[in-house]
Amino acid sequence: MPGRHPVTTVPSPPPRASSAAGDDSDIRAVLRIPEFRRMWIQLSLSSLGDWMGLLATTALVTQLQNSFSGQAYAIGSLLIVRLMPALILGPLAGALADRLDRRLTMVVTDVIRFGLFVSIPIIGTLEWLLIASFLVEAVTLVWAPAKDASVPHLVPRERLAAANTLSLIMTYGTAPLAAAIFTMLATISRTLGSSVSFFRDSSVDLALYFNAATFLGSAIVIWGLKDIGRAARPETGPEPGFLASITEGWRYVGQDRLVRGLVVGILGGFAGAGCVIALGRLYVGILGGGDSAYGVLFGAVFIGLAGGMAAGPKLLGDYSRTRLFGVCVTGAGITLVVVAIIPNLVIACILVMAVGAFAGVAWVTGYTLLQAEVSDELRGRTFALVQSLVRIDLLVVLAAAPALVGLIGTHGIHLWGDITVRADGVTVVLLGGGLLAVAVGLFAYRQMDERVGVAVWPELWNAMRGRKPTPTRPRHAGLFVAVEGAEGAGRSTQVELLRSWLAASGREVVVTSGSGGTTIGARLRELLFDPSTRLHARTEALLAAADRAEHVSRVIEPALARGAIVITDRYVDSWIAFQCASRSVDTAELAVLAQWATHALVPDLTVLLDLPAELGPQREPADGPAEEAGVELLAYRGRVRDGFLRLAQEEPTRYLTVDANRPREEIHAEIRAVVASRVERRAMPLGV
Ligand SMILES: Nc1ncnc2c1ncn2[C@@H]1O[C@H](COP(=O)(O)OP(=O)(O)OP(=O)(O)O)[C@@H](O)[C@H]1O
Ligand SMILES: Cc1cn([C@H]2C[C@H](O)[C@@H](COP(=O)(O)O)O2)c(=O)[nH]c1=O
Repeated sequence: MPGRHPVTTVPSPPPRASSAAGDDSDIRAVLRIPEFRRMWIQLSLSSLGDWMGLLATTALVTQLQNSFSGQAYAIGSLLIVRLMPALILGPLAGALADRLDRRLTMVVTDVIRFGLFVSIPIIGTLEWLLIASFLVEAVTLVWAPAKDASVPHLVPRERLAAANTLSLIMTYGTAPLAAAIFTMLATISRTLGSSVSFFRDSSVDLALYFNAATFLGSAIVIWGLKDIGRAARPETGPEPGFLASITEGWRYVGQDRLVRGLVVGILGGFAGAGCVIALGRLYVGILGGGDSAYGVLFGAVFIGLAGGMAAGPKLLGDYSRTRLFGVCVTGAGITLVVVAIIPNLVIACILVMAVGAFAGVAWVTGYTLLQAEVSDELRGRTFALVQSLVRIDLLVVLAAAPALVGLIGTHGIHLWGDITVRADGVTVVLLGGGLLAVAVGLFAYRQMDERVGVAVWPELWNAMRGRKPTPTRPRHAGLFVAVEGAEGAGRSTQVELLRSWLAASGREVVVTSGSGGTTIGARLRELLFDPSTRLHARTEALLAAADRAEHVSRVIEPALARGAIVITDRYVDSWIAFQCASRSVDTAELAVLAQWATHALVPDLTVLLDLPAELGPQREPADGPAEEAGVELLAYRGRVRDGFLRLAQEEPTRYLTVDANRPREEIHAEIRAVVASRVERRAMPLGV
């Protein structure tokens, strides 16, 4: 299938964000390039200006409106006008930036942004604020591709990944600084407002002037970068238009489970983030805070975001990236739900930091996975689709969230006595956003998880302690069925019935034995069953492991790779159940050994024929009379049975536990139905 990199027979570790993003030495090397360093400083200033602009303009619209609903609508309008240029002018601005001198483009657009931000507090109307915000975004659209195209002029190709990491850190890392400066300026304005009329008019004017100044500073820095000029020729083909990018990438995104999960997760994450951005100021107001508190809350989100992006991938080591993405989106959603209902601003600030951290890890992970998992010929279209969808997503959320808040208004549900529960629009919409993120995170997890059968939390805990993940196997083309049960449970009978039913389909069916199933295995089994050897329990376990390793690598794996249906009479579960019943061995330790020996090959289905301990021996064996079991033997058989049942309970989806004290055909019909559904799930036509 085109699209994803093919999964071969050897399990490859999940891509590590650090390797995709460039390691520490790369980053140091990039920063040693003087031109790039200056560019980096310029980008920091511009990003700082962007965040300050967002904070200051959002705060300003609330000051320009008196009613709660009016403020909500005004914030919604502001955020929409900030997103509109990307939808309308995106391709045009990209083409323009490729035709103009890039250094000049950046300098001119920075000066225009300076002028626009200075004009906002001077004109001081909501209408101009909206128009100026639209123009700032339109100009930024020309500036951004000029910047992106300039980086390869300054940085060697092999260091581009590290340069991009630095760009990402800078883009988000300046947000907390912007929030801190905004909070400081708002506090200064309020303090001086009583004595100096300039500060009385608007507490955010100073922030807007500061913001304007960052763009002027950026223009001065960029003017000094003489190496950046006009593009010699376009580095990539023209970007598909908005609609074209959707149709081109849609089919692929719809077909591939991993990419589908990623895209849905990213959209859900942005929807949650959009709720926080759109409602942050109103939320702070409900909890009794002002502009300063808004700055702190906003900063907390981005401290968490930057922390998550920078530290998350390192902290989580080799934890499965496909799992991590869904886990983090779900975690962000759960935390957002708590934020929505928490009545305390300080706790809310701490929690939004956690929301930011989850989102940061998810963003880096998702971005890296898209780069690593989507094949080169589809990557551009996939990214284009993701970017288009993210914009639509944000537009809808940013328009809908404040509008919904305005519609719902401010309410409280009186329960009893003094107890009233908040039911205002902000709480309800934030709660809904959080629940949506949880649903989307779980969906992404289910779509993307390639480690089915490996428990989530122990693996996460191990990764945080720096332990390697247990290896999982690639999907194979065949079907692997194990039949387990104590002596005389009817395994041979059911294996044969299953074999003849499956063989009628024309598929290759391989029947094998999980103990002594190879030439070497048979010799090992002889040793194991020879009472004169008097083996130590660990020696016994290692010999049994060698028997299983030989069996899996010589018989089962090659058959599965050919696409055969493999039925094994006994597998590692028998080994664990018998060894733990007869010797004092730790089941968990044996399971680790078994997993290593079998190359982590787990059956698609394990049929456990369950029979009460006293019934097995009563059944007439094919080669002799039924034996009379003593008390000790019965107790041992009871332990074996309990061992099997415990294993089955631990993995109910893999096991089919069958009451074996029934007629052969009845048991066979039950097994056949489940095998048929497993075959169907693997899309293996049986023709029977
Ligand atoms: N459902 C059943 N009801 C009654 N007897 C059965 C049933 N299934 C099998 N048997 C009989 O029980 C005996 C043991 O059956 P089978 O050899 O299939 O079991 P097994 O689990 O493979 O035994 P072992 O552990 O000895 O290899 C045979 O004589 C068989 O005919
Ligand atoms: C696989 C296995 C078996 N045993 C015991 C169970 C029976 O009593 C005998 C014969 O087993 P068979 O596979 O049904 O021929 O051996 C055991 O003790 N440990 C094992 O791993």
